[in-house]
Amino acid sequence: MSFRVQPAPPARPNRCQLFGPGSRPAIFEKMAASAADVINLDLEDSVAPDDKEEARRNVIAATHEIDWGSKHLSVRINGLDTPWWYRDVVELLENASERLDQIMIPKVGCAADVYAVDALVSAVEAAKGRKKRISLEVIIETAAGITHVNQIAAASPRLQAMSIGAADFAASMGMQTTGIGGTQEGYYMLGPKEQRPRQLDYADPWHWAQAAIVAACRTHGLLPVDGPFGDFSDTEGFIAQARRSATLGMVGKWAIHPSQVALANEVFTPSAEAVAEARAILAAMEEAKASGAGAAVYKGRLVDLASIRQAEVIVRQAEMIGAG
Ligand SMILES: C[C@H](C(=O)SCCNC(=O)CCNC(=O)[C@H](O)C(C)(C)COP(=O)(O)OP(=O)(O)OC[C@H]1O[C@@H](n2cnc3c(N)ncnc32)[C@H](O)[C@@H]1OP(=O)(O)O)[C@@H](O)C(=O)O
Ligand SMILES: [Mg+2]
Repeated sequence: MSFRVQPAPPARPNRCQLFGPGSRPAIFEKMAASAADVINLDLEDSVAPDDKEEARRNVIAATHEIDWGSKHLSVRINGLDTPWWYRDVVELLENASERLDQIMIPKVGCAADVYAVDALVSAVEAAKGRKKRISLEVIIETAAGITHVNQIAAASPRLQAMSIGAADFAASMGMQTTGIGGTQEGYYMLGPKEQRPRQLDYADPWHWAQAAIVAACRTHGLLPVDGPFGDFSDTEGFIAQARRSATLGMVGKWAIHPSQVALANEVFTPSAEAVAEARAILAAMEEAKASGAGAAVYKGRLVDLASIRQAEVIVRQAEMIGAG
C-alpha cells in the first residue's frame, strides 16, 4: 500500500440521484416524496434557453417551500461555456435557503473549471454569511473531462461526487450512437470465422471511462456515480447497467424517471445475502488471525487479509444505508 492512505468518501447514501427540470415545478413534490437519496434540480440541459431565468426562480423557491426530508439537495448549474452559469451560482447562493446542499457542475474539462466555480461559491457564501458549506459534484461527460479526470477529482475540498454523463460523453467522443447509456448495438465482438453465423458478444463501451472515474474517485475520496440510462421503459437494461457499475465500484446511479429510483436503490443496496457472506468472511478471518494465519479457506476458496478489506466495503455500505 502506498504511504498515502486512500481517503474515505463522504459517509452518506448516494444510491440514486433523481433528476428533474427546474422548469417543471409541478414534479418537485413528487421528487421530494421519492425514495431517492439525492435530488438533482436541473438548470442545464433539461431546461430550454428561454426558461433558464424562470427555472432558476423555481429552484430557489423550492429550497424554501418544499420539504426535501434528509435527501442531499443538489442543483445542476449551466456549463461554464454558457452565459448563464455565473448567475446560477450567484442567485442560488444569494437567495436559496440553507437547505441547499450541493452544486453540480456539468461538462467539467479541467481542474480550473472546478476552481472557478469553487472561487465564486466561496465568495458569495462568505458575502452572504451562509452557514452550510456547499459541496460540489462534477459530471465527466467530455473527452477533456475523462482525459483530466484525476486532476479534476483533486480540484477542490468541496468535491464530494463525480458522475459520468453518457450522452454528452458520447457526443464529445464522436461515438456513433444516440443511445444514452447501456448496450450499444454497434459495439459487439464476433466469434471466430468458423463459428459464424455471427455470434454476438456485446462489449461495454462505457467500461473504461467508468473505471477511470472510479479510480480517480477512490484515490481522492469521492463518490463515483453512474449517470443516466435514457430508455426508461427498459427495466432490464437499466438493472444490467447499474449492476456493471456497482461491480466496478460505483455507489449509485441517476434516475431520469421516477420508475428508475427503486431499481437503482435495489442494485446499490447490498443484499442481505451479500452482507451475511461479508460478515462470515470477516468472522473466518478473525479465526484465522487468532490462530496466527493470514490466509484461510472459506467455502472452498481463499480468503486473506485483502478479503477483509473487500468484505468491509460491503458491510460499510450496508450499515450506512441501514441495510446491514
Ligand atoms: C442526458 C444527461 C442528462 O442531462 S439527464 C438529466 C436531465 N434530464 C432530466 O432531468 C429529465 C428528467 N425526467 C423528466 O423530465 C421526465 O421524467 C420525462 C420527460 C423523461 C418524462 O416525463 P413524463 O412524460 O411526465 O413522464 P410520465 O408521464 O411517465 O410520468 C409519470 C409520473 O411521474 C411524474 N414524473 C415524471 N418525471 C418525474 C421526475 N423526474 N421526478 C419525479 N416525478 C416525475 C409525472 O408527473 C407523473 O406523475 P403522476 O403519475 O402523478 O401524473 C446528460 O447530462 C448526459 O448524459 O450528458
Ligand atoms: Mg450532459
